[in-house]
Amino acid sequence: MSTISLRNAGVSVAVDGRPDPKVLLQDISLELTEERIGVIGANGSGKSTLLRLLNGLVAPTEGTVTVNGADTVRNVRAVRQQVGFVFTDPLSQLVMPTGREDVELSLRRSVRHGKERRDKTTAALDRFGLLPLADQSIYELSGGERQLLALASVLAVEPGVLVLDEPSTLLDLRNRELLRRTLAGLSQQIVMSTHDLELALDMDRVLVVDSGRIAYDGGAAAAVGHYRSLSARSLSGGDFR
Ligand SMILES: Nc1ncnc2c1ncn2[C@@H]1O[C@H](COP(=O)(O)OP(=O)(O)OP(=O)(O)O)[C@@H](O)[C@H]1O
Repeated sequence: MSTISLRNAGVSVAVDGRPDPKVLLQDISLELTEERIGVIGANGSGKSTLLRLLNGLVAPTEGTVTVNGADTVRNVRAVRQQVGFVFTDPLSQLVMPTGREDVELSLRRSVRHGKERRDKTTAALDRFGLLPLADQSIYELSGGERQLLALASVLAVEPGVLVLDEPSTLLDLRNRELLRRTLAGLSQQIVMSTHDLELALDMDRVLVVDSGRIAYDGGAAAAVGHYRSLSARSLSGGDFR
């Protein structure tokens, strides 16, 4: 397994009209070595920002983040080769007109030989039942089909670490189960944010993010319990009055 290390990592951004920077994450120190790591927490708590730190999509403004020793700022290329990132919104990621072309583009660096690349593309699409849709415009696919395609495209290059930002939001029951089984069968280390607490319960370790901090870090059942009580407290504290 890979080792992802965050040392006193924080992210702050300047926001128009605010005198001080907005703090999105603060003082995060973690050593991520488990196979299956979940990230849960309320809307806007900082989950996506935390995931984006892991492959250098967001640079820490405090502290450091490394993947197997490679710094996500100084050595972003080495980090990106190891860490595949699947966005919540597949259209942020799919850049080619069709699924087949998108997967082939993903493979262009790692598989030089044309026939081998085409075969690998077919296998990657077939894994998610996407072959019948391979040559259709990505804009004609349903949201769930696009979400599976984005995952297929990232998985095709077999990254050592797979970071998934809410991968099941658009999926129906059948495809959610397909995703669940596929994730269970992967050899990759997985770091996944989700609002789907059943998916979170499949993880070996779960981080609960609250207002930019790690509020809980431990086993899945206890982490989900902690998150539920945080949410209940926030409701009874009248946050929405
Ligand atoms: N570039 C940015 N500039 C200003 N604020 C930002 C920026 N990126 C994120 N934020 C804010 O940081 C906070 C955390 O956002 P983030 O997307 O990490 O939350 P999240 O936990 O993934 O939320 P959700 O569950 O709704 O997807 C939010 O309040 C968001 O508006």
